[in-house]
Amino acid sequence: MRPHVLASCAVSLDGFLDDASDERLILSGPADLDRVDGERAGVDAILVGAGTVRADDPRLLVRSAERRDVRVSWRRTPSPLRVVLSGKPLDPAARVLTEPGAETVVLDGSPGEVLDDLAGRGVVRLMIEGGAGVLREFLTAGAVDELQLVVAPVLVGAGPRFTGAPGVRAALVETRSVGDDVLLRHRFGPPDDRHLAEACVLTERCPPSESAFSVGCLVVAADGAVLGSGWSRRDDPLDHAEEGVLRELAGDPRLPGATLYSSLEPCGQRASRPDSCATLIERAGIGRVVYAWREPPEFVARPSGIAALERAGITTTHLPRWEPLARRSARWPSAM
Ligand SMILES: NC(=O)C1=CN([C@@H]2O[C@H](COP(=O)(O)OP(=O)(O)OC[C@H]3O[C@@H](n4cnc5c(N)ncnc54)[C@H](OP(=O)(O)O)[C@@H]3O)[C@@H](O)[C@H]2O)C=CC1
Ligand SMILES: Nc1c(N[C@@H]2O[C@H](COP(=O)(O)O)[C@@H](O)[C@H]2O)[nH]c(=O)[nH]c1=O
Repeated sequence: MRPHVLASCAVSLDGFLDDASDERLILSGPADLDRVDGERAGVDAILVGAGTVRADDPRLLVRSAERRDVRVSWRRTPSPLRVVLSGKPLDPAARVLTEPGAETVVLDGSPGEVLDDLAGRGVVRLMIEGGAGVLREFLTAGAVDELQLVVAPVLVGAGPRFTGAPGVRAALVETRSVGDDVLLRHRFGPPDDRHLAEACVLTERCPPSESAFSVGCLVVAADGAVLGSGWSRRDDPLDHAEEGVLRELAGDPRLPGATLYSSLEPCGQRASRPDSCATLIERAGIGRVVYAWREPPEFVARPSGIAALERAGITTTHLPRWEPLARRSARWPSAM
């Protein structure tokens, strides 16, 4: 299964990724560089093109020691795999090849071939950090799931521009100020894939547990508006992802007819609470559930959530394309 692809870059107010000088230009302010470091810490591989290696000589490592330690506690390498796309030999002194801290692979191929190669190396979440050519190539190939575009409050006038394929529409997921910069987060693809991938990425926010899965979920109204999102143990150590968000949305008139997206099949039975998530979903009037991963018989001998939902007349849709993303952070390593 191809990795989930996050493309990340910073642009000036006039749409440039760099200026025309040979000096390296960092557009992001300190708060955004720290945010990007957090995104790096959450992926399995970071990819750039040879042009970025030649222009910026990046190290592509997780800078924060604390974030590296968290990765190690998840039994991951301290920094993600570094991937450089290049058709020509790279300067052997390039820091991405010489600086210790992560492995580096150099690949040459179409976006589809590169993604298949990385999937074979166990990469489930890939971050593309540039540059102009590689971002355009992957956006044009329809190979980007999420774009994080940061706009820095500066005019540059000339240099490489951020460009993509003509006429492709994205769906806005979030806008946020990060220091003096503005983050625009968009997703590409059909609505079910966009919402389910977003739910799967929410698993990363769950407080760890040795005895329960980490699950993310999203509730989306019939008109496409995202009503709420949740993740396991968000408000209470016993909470399932669905419980938190449905409690928050109780009484919302848009719930009947809404769709719930969950990284994992909702539970059909509960030991620690009176009602299963399937019952709560039915009671809320939700008409459809889309999920990525069928619950394995690990914590419950015979998972029964999908059967319970279908008995209640709720349509269920399984999108196994997102199963690796749903599973990636679903179990604390010592619980495996
Ligand atoms: N503001 C920001 O967030 C960022 C800005 N930048 C800026 O972007 C600029 C660099 O962009 P650009 O010059 O377009 O270079 P890129 O980093 O996009 O690299 C392009 C090169 O990558 C190689 N390449 C691309 N696709 C493939 C492929 N499918 N298979 C094999 N090799 C491939 C080719 O290298 P080869 O020649 O070896 O064949 C190509 O010339 C710099 O100015 C940099 O500062 C970069 C990252 C982030
Ligand atoms: N200039 C720029 C970015 N540039 C990206 O960061 C890489 C350098 O990372 P490091 O090796 O850690 O110094 C660089 O090569 C490019 O991929 N990123 C951003 O979020 N904002 C920015 O303004």
